[in-house]
Amino acid sequence: MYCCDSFLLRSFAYFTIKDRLPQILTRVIDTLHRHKNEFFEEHGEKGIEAEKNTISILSKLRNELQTDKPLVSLDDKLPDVPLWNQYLEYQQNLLDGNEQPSWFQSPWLYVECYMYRRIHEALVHNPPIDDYDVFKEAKVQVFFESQQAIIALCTYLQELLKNIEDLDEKQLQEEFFKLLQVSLWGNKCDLSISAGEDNSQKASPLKLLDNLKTFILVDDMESIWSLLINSKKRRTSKEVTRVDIVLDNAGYELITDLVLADFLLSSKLVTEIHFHGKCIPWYVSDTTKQDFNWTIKQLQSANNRWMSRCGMNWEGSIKKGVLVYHDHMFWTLPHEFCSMAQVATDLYTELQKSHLIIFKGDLNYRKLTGDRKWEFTVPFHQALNKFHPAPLCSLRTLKSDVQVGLKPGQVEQFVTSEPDWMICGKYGVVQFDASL
Ligand SMILES: O=P(O)(O)OC[C@H]1O[C@](O)(CO)[C@@H](O)[C@@H]1O
Ligand SMILES: [Mn+2]
Repeated sequence: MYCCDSFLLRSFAYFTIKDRLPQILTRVIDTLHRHKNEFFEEHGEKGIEAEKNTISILSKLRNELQTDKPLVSLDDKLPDVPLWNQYLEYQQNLLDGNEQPSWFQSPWLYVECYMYRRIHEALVHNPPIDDYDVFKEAKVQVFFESQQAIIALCTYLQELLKNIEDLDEKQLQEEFFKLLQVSLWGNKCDLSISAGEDNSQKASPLKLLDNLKTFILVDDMESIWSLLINSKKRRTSKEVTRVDIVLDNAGYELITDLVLADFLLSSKLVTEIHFHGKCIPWYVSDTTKQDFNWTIKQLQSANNRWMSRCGMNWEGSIKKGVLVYHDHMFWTLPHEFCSMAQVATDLYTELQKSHLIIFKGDLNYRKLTGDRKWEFTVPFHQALNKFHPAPLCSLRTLKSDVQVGLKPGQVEQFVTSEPDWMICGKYGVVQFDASL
């Protein structure tokens, strides 16, 4: 765990809290303000009143943050409140009770999660706009800005599916590697790193793969392939092979995850895919159930035939129960994943049913590794700190300063020439841990 002293060294954390989080809050306030008329049309004066109250709570929140006020307990009726408040107490105890945890004097991971939860609390306190997603507009916008890349991907998938039955093992492996990498680089497109500004995918994703290969710092694709192909070969007709994907961002990244899922099902490498999304709006662009359903509907009704075919197929897989969407409040707590077995035993037990869990994105990587300042060469297995519900892998582009499992000397080449290599999203990992 790092705190006060090391905080100053972690300048990206400092920059995030000082600049990026207030910017995100300002955007949220602006979004509410711009939707005033909509609230009035839907709910009359009550809608306007709720909008005003929410804005005033959020302005106060921004002030608390900027003036490094103590973190306060949550006060709404959602089921995660006791866990959040216990976590605050735990942080207080770490400070020996002499000081109150505050915005700049607490672990970055905690404070950042806490801000998103406080934004949600502000809305929860203000029906009738309590289920309004303040990030929806930004998510919808990047979806449309990534149209060309989405069409390219849907077209590629539909062509591939035409003769998927005829592919030999080597060809199947090649296609798997391609779509795994597409899903990895899809993680460049998050909106929290750019404080909500456009970060969509514009170029054709498949053409870029060869050039991007050198930026994969850990490449465990072969091990993941072995696991999947062996389980396909061993499986009897009644058995299930289940892959879980812990989703990250909506928009283009979600499409890359759906395409990967469809390929895994259609090639019969797996028989079930389970997606895990967020219960509340989170880190600007993370996928909620509403985003998931909206995305499938958008595809179904798209003018492009390949897009609409993908949408239809995915809807069909959901109906058949081979594509399942779950959410759980644990994903929007500040806890690292090694505490899942105690804090969210039901979720841990669910994940134990999986043959492979794919964790998408940077925030999931931080929670997998406890967001500690590990030596780069520490094994991934060690950093997971006994979190092993099933074989797992991380598909993550680097957007924060934690990285494990590198070879000695591997990064020395960039450290001086590219001081921001860990936070710019240019590098990625496909990192696997099989041991239970
Ligand atoms: O969508 P992702 O890949 O989890 O990224 C979330 C971003 O938010 C951060 O937590 C910082 O705000 C980074 O770790 C990352 O830039
Ligand atoms: Mn995200």
